[in-house]
This record gives sequence, structure tokens and C-alpha cells, in this order.
Amino acid sequence: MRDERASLPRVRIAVIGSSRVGKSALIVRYLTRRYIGEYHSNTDLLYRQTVPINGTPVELEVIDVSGTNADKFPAEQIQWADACLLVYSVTDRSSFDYATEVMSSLRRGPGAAGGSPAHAAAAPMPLALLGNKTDLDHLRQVSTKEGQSLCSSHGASFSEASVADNSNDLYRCVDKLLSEVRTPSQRTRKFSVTKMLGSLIGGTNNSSSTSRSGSVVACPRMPPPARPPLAAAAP
Ligand SMILES: Nc1nc2c(ncn2[C@@H]2O[C@H](COP(=O)(O)OP(=O)(O)OP(=O)(O)O)[C@@H](O)[C@H]2O)c(=O)[nH]1
Repeated sequence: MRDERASLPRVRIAVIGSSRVGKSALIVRYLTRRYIGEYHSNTDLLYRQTVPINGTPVELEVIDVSGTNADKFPAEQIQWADACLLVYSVTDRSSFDYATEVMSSLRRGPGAAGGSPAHAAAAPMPLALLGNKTDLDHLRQVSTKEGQSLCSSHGASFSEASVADNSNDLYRCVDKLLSEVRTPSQRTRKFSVTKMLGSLIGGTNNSSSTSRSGSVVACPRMPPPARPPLAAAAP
């Protein structure tokens, strides 16, 4: 099983944003369609799932970059990733400011703040911005226009969504980002990870559950920026 998974093509996404904007809720929602109301972690977590695309399994890895350390620029996590999803809360101006800062650094130029050497030499890293918590519109501090304008000036795609309300926009946003990394002619996804959710939430021991059709693993620490096999996540 280990060799089989190691040989799969990988797509790596870094989800970055201030604390409490809903990054973990978003990732779990995307992978399982379930909503986690309260899940706080002060460390990075790696979610891993085998996703069949056009009948070809692809290893999707998503790193949930803890917002607790948002004063530290997540350069290593960005270097590790093929694409970044920046998340802020439309109810939290400071979270938008942080996303703005990260996006500006990312787009400042080759090697400025992340992106692998390959990315720097070729196209810029695919980047998406998502304004979460639109269900709390009455508490809104950041307008839709501000998000749009930030993205149009930085070559990123923009969406707003409510993870709590299970907006379709959140799936569209992530799917689009994935398609910018890999562009198979037709994407199909099959999830069978729901029953692993319990171990994911309690996942402090690197336990993993795998199956041919899908898996999720939580790792307590982010992998190094180079690309050795993720030993901690191996079954
Ligand atoms: N109203 C509302 N609350 C949300 C939404 N998404 C997440 N939340 C809540 O926001 C809080 C923070 O969500 P998390 O997913 O833990 O946020 P995070 O960005 O991972 O936070 P850190 O682990 O501190 O980095 C939780 O209480 C969630 O239930 C949403 O769309 N609407």
C-alpha cells in the first residue's frame, strides 16, 4: 500500500489565514461535506486523501496552516505547496489585512516569499482568496468589492462563501484551484472519508486510515519544504 500511494501523482495545497477564520472547518467540509463547529488547533495539520481524477488516483494533500502563528510568515508551507488558498473572514478586518499581506508577498516576485524554484521560474503559483462567513453578513467588515479588487490586482481568483451554510462557492473555489494545478479533461471525485473523521479530529498520533478510494490523515507538524516522502503520514 505504501509503495502504491508513494507512486501516485500529488497535488499539495496550503490553506493560510488568520486564526478563527474557518480554515479547518473549510478543509473538513470540502473533504467530508461535514461541518465541524469547534475545532481548534495551534499546530499545522496535514490532511491527505486519494482522489480519483478521470479514473486516475491522485494524492491530494492539504496543509492547514495554524492561524495561531499568523505573525510568522508561512514561507515554508508556501514553498511546499503547489497552490495556496488564502482565507479570511468577512467579519474580521484584520484577517483580510493579513490575507492582503500574504498575497502581496507571494506576488512580489520570484522567490520573494514562497513558491518553489520551479514556480518562480515558470508561471506564478495558483492562488485563490476566499472570504468566509458570509452567513454573518450583518457583522460584515470587508466588502465583496475589496476582495475582488485585491484579487484582480494580484492575479488570484476570488470567492466568498459560508462554510457553515455549505455554500457551493466553496467547492467551486477549491475545485478551480485544484484544476489550475492539474487540468485533466474531466474531474471526478469520490470521497469515502466520513468514517475517518473521528480519528482526524482526535488525530494526535499520526494514525491513518487508508482505502483505495480515499483516506484522510492528520499530522501534527508540517513536512519540510523539500519533497521527501511524508514518513509521518505513511500507513
Ligand atoms: N458563522 C460561521 N462560523 C464559521 C464559519 N466557518 C467557520 N466558523 C466558525 O469559526 C470558528 C473558527 O473555525 P476554525 O475552522 O477553527 O478556524 P481556523 O481558521 O482553522 O482557526 P485556527 O485553528 O485558530 O487557525 C469556529 O467556531 C467555526 O465554527 C462560517 O462559515 N460561518
